[in-house]
Amino acid sequence: MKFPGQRKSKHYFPVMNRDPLLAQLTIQPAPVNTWICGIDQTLVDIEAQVDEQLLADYSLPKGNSTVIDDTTAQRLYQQLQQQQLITGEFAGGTIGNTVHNYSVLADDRSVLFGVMSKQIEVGSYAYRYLCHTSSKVDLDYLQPVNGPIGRCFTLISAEGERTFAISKGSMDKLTPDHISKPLVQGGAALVLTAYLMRARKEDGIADAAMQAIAYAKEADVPVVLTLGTRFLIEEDPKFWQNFIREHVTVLAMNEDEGEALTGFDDPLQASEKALEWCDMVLTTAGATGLYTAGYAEESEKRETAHLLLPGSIPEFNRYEFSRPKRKQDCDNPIKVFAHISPYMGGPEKIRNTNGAGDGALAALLHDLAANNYHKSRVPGSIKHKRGGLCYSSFSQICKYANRVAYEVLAQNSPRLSRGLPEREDSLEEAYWER
Ligand SMILES: Nc1ncnc2c1ncn2[C@@H]1O[C@H](COP(=O)(O)OP(=O)(O)OP(=O)(O)O)[C@@H](O)[C@H]1O
Ligand SMILES: O=c1[nH]cnc2c1ncn2[C@@H]1O[C@H](CO)[C@@H](O)[C@H]1O
Repeated sequence: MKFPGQRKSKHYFPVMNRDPLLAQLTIQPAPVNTWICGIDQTLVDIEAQVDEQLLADYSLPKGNSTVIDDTTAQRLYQQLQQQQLITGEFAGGTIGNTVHNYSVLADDRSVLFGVMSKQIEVGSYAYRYLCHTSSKVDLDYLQPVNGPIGRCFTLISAEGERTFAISKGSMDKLTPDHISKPLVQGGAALVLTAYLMRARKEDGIADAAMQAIAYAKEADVPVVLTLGTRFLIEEDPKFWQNFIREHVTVLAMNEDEGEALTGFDDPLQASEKALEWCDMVLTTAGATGLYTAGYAEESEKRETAHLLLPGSIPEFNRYEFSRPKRKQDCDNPIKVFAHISPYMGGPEKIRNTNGAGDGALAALLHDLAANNYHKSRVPGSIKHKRGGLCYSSFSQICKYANRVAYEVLAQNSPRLSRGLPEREDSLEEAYWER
């Protein structure tokens, strides 16, 4: 497990700093394995640059993720190929991206539940998916299926907005018996997407997700949900509010999904509203940056050294140096909020923002898993005296999530091809000290 984010050396995990001679006198704790689990619809992204007319021709609402039938998929693929509009093919899926990015950042294990074609030819989509997934993502538990994995036509409009058309193949065929109870219950978190719930009942993946949630809740493993697209939430906000209230510890959304869920277009108000149903919220807001929101114990709150920010909740970031805690673990819970503007104002040129939100969530998951790791290695640490959901403060998590989102934007792919630099070699190293 690597340390989440850049820090001054005093903040590094103390667990490696053992004197080689003194170490002989102490009993070394057994190595701790830390991992997170995710469930996804196995998808390859086929990215293409398109105009408005193409979206209209295929009745694809801009910004949405629409499931299309095989004939339409065939027609769309042919048109994209003939007009030479395809710019890249990547492994995708919102949770696939998230666990891959987690494994790259943490340099540690994640487990992905989903399907994989039984027969794989070199060059096929299934082959590409496997090739483009970090070797630290454990794919041993994928359920073998007879058909192809899914394809996600990722259609980028001139201004960078992405619209998804999903040709689902066998991506929804995951069944509950392929969810490993010990893996889910031993994990630091279970991460899911709202997309799973739109699968047809007879296809299995929604039931598999519910089974995994039941295992996680039984063992008190945090359930992390990312909302996917506002269109899905708009269809039935009440359903999602109840779903979050019943099952979710940490919610990740963008400002549009936040509005669909809560009715507030202001990301801060949406985050506050969502705290009625869950313990922590990550709300990304494109060029406005991102917010974290959650609970801290009144007696442990820590005041920020940063400028107090104006907003719908005045000076909302006052206690952003506090560490997130589940509401139920606080005697006197207070709500805490933090915000950060895009790292270095964002990359100079953004081709599209696909996957930036997934990157931000991977950073949060890394911080959460690092807390588990640290707790097992240094149980006596003052950090763990009164519990806590994450290793770092709301403010540090904002910085880290933001930094990772920048990297996804700069790399032009929803999946990181490398971790963050060990040292920021630009003057922005100061960013981590601010
Ligand atoms: N135009 C931009 N300029 C600078 N930074 C940006 C821009 N768009 C996104 N970002 C960064 O990326 C983060 C996530 O972006 P965004 O809110 O677009 O995620 P998203 O809509 O969830 O994306 P996706 O669903 O494609 O993963 C933002 O919080 C911000 O840090
Ligand atoms: O229905 C879906 N299920 C799972 N993932 C999806 C779906 N639609 C789009 N994406 C995925 O979202 C990622 C960006 O966040 C893309 O990589 C795309 O593959």
